[in-house]
Amino acid sequence: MSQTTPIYILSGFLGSGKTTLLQQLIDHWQGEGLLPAVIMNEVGDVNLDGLQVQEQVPMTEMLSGCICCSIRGDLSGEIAGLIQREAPDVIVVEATGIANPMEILEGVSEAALYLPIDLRGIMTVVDSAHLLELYNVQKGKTYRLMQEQIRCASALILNKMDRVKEEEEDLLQSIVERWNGYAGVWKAVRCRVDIPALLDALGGVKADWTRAADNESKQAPGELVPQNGREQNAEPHAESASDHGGESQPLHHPHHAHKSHNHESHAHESHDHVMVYTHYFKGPVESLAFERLIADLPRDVYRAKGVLTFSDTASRFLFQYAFRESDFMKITPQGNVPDVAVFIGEHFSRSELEQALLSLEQGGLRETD
Ligand SMILES: Nc1nc2c(ncn2[C@@H]2O[C@H](COP(=O)(O)OP(=O)(O)OP(=O)(O)O)[C@@H](O)[C@H]2O)c(=O)[nH]1
Repeated sequence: MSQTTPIYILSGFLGSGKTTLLQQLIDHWQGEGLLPAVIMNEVGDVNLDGLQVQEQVPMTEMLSGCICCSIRGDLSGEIAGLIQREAPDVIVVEATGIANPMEILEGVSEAALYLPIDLRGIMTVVDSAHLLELYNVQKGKTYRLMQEQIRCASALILNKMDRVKEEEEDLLQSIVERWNGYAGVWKAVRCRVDIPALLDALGGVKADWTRAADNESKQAPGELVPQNGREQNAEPHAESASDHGGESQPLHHPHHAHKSHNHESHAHESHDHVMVYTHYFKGPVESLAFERLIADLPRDVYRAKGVLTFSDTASRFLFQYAFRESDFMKITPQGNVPDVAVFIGEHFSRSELEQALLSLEQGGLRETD
C-alpha cells in the first residue's frame, strides 16, 4: 500500500486569475477537512500573492525566477520538503504567468520518478478578454505562450468573462476548442466555477483515497499529455529573443544551480524578453497620483502588483494591475511587509518608471497637476 500526494499545476498568463482560483481550491479542500499546501513561484523577488493565502496553509516560495527554467532544478526539492514537513493531502504548484507548462510538467514528472506524488493535471486559467485581443493580432510571444498554456491544459478556466462581449463568446469557445479539444472548459468570472466538478474531471482528491487507498487509480504523471494527444500538437517554445530590441533585462537567477536538461537553453530564450522592476517605497504616496501613474503605464508593462501605504488614507492597500485593469484592496499584512511594487513586462524603460515612482514619493506629481 503506498501513499501518494496528488499534485496540480496552476498555469495561465500573468494576471489571468491563478491566485483567485487557488483561493477557491483551498477553501474547498479545507471545507472537506483536507490540508492543502502550495508552492508559489514568482518572477519578482517578493511574493505578494502569498499575502492572499491564509496563514495556516503551508506554502513554499520559489522567487526571482521562472519555475519552468531558471529554478526548475529546485522544484523537486521543494516538493520533497513540503511532503516531509507538512504531509499535505494535496499540493498546488502555482507557476509564474510566463511559465511554459510543458517544462513544468517535465519538472514535476521528473520529481515523480523518486517522490510519492501523483500529478493530476494542469489547470490553465485564461484571461478571456486578453486572449481575444491577442487572437485578433495573431502574433507575439505572449500570444504563443497563451496558446501553449491552453494546449497543455487538462482543464481550462475561461476567466474574466465579465470583460467579454456576448457576441464574442462563440469565437472564444471555438478558439480554445481548436487548440485543445480534450480539456473540460469552465467559463467564469473571478474563477467562480463548480470546484468539485472541476476536481472530479481531474480525478478528485479524497481524504480516504489520499491516505488509505491503494494505487489502483493512480495515473502515471506523464500520461496526461500523450493521453490527449497534445504532445505532438504542442508548438515549440516561443522563438529566440534576439528579435527584440530595447533595454530589456533578461530574467535570470544566478544563485540557483541550473539543472541540465535538453530544453534548457531553449527554455531560457523564451523568457529573455521578460523584465521585472521591483520598487521599494521609502514612505507613503498620494493615492490619486499613484492611480494616475498606473493608468499611464506603458502597454509593455502587462502586470504590476504591490503593497502600498497612501498618505491620504488610513489603511494599507494591495494593488493589482493586469491587462489594463487595476484593483485596490485594503489589507492588513501579517508581519513586516514593506511598501513595494513589482512591474513585469517587456522592454519598458526601468529608469523612466523608477523616476516616475521617485517623483511620486516626493509628491512631485502633485506639483504638475
Ligand atoms: N474583471 C475581472 N478581474 C478579475 C477576474 N478574476 C480575477 N480578476 C482580477 O485580476 C487580477 C489578477 O488576479 P490574480 O488571481 O492575482 O491573477 P494571477 O494569475 O494569480 O496573477 P500572477 O500570479 O501575477 O500571474 C486581480 O486584480 C483580480 O482581482 C475576473 O473574472 N474579472
